[in-house]
Amino acid sequence: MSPSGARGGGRGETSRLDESDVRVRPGRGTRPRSKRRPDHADAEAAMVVAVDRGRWTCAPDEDPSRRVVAMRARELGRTPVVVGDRVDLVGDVSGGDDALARIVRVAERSSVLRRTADDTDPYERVVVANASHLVIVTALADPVPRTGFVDRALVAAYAGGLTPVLCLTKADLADPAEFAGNYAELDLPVVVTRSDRDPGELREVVTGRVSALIGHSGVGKSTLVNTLVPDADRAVGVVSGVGKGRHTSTSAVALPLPDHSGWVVDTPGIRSFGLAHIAPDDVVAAFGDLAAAIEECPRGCAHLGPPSDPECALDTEVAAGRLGPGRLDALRRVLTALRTPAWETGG
Ligand SMILES: Nc1nc2c(ncn2[C@@H]2O[C@H](COP(=O)(O)OP(=O)(O)OP(=O)(O)O)[C@@H](O)[C@H]2O)c(=O)[nH]1
Ligand SMILES: [Zn+2]
Repeated sequence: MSPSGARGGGRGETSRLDESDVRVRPGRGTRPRSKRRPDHADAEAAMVVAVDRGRWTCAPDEDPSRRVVAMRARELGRTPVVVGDRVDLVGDVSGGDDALARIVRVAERSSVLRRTADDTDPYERVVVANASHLVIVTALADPVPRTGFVDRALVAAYAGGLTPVLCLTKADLADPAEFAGNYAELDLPVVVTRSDRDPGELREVVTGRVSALIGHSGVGKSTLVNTLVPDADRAVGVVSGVGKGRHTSTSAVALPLPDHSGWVVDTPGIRSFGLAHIAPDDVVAAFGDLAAAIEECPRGCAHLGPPSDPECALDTEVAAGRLGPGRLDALRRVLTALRTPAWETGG
């Protein structure tokens, strides 16, 4: 399975909502330098690691241990700039206590993770950009694991261009086999952790890349983050904006793994995903072997099979022996998450 890549302006997307959408998918550093504004020829490339009340904390590529606080240049208008965004900085990039740089450019995003609209904010918004992996953290017990949350996270990952990984915590309390079995047919990588053992498998997953970690309260996500990033609390303190007080930790924050071996983006307070504008095709497209098959489906097919989608081509694939029935069942359960409100699934 390979993720389809994030797609801008997916079906049903309205212009009102695509303000922070993905545009194209260039690799890091592939942006032609000639496109820079001449007066920003000396701009410094950096990654946004935290956002707090109109201030963006950035880690320059040249020295990722440095922190530069920046504002958004006027010429960017209201262009959204979120954690994980690749930006160009000008101005005072010294990182001193009173230094304030300017973000003059935001690179096209390779992936987007959206959080859902809520009562205080009617719009779905991108909360993490450019993460290559989404680690879906679920406890095997206390609280009891639910497929609803995982399925919604999977949809968000597949549609946003992130590779999902299921991380099952508290393996000292329950056997992972049964819950993991729900996902066996989806080729979803699964790592199992328990707080009395080193999370070696998870460390391997997150090393060398930017990964977002998502999970409900109490599943042990903080325990994992603190193990992966031994000085996570200090790192969060460091990214608090200049003169702006401590980061309130209600939004995403990128934390550096030791020796700059990657970044984990913790997402406190982000526990549900914006799925409203995702089409079933966006999800199926993440499964390389099935993307071609659904071209035979009737228009508007939601790929759920009979009775709602009696002519879905995926059933033909099963009949022809090209697709295992278990794999189709698993995919359809995930697709059903698209139609289920978050409050019904705890997702
Ligand atoms: N038995 C067991 N308990 C664990 C494990 N990991 C974490 N816990 C406990 O589960 C509780 C929640 O852990 P946290 O790491 O705070 O969970 P969280 O997901 O960050 O939760 P919030 O801080 O509320 O977002 C704590 O009491 C931990 O000690 C584990 O592997 N096994
Ligand atoms: Zn179909």
